[in-house]
Amino acid sequence: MYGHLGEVMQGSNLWPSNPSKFKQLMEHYIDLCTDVSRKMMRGIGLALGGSADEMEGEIAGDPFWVLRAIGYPASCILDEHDKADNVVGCGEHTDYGLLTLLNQDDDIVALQVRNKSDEWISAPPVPGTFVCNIGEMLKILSNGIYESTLHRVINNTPTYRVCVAYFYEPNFDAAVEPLDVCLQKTGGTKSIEGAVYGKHLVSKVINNFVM
Ligand SMILES: O=C(O)CCC(=O)C(=O)O
Ligand SMILES: [Fe+2]
Repeated sequence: MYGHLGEVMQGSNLWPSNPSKFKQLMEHYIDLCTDVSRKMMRGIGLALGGSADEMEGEIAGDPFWVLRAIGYPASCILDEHDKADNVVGCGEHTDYGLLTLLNQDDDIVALQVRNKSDEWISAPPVPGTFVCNIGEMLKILSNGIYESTLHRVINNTPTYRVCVAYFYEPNFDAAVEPLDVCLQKTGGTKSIEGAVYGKHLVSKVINNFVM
């Protein structure tokens, strides 16, 4: 569905044979991330005044997930002037799904988020924790009660940075609309257009990635 790219994204994963335990390790990590994300969504359902399984079933009973292990090359800054021009990283964007769990290198500050005053502020890694981003699908479900935070990555350090990003998404074919409980809390009017998750994902990937 949603064209060739939609089929590819729903197809089976290709795993490298080297390192030999990579697939096993990553699948275990993915299972743990899926489990913690589902639990967080249950808490969010309750926090929004709904039931714990508000986001199960048709919405995320069979959640799609994406895992990206991203490497950011070290910067080769020569002086302070070069610093401002360094564009290596990840351009500003909001994430597409429900929740993202970012597992960043402990000792490199590179992730920035846009605050309510429209300033970029750093999100320094806190060892032993994830940074959790709210995705666009959760913004729709909550009718804007939850904001999908704009963020970007600039690695201005002399060190190669790794971030393992786990994206917890709705069912691939979920038609995502504001939840009744959130409509009631926000005056009864839909403030955001709904989206079919898989279609939304395909159009984002086509527009945002060089292929
Ligand atoms: O590398 C990071 O800290 C964030 C990556 C990111 O925002 C993304 O992959 O959507
Ligand atoms: Fe992101």
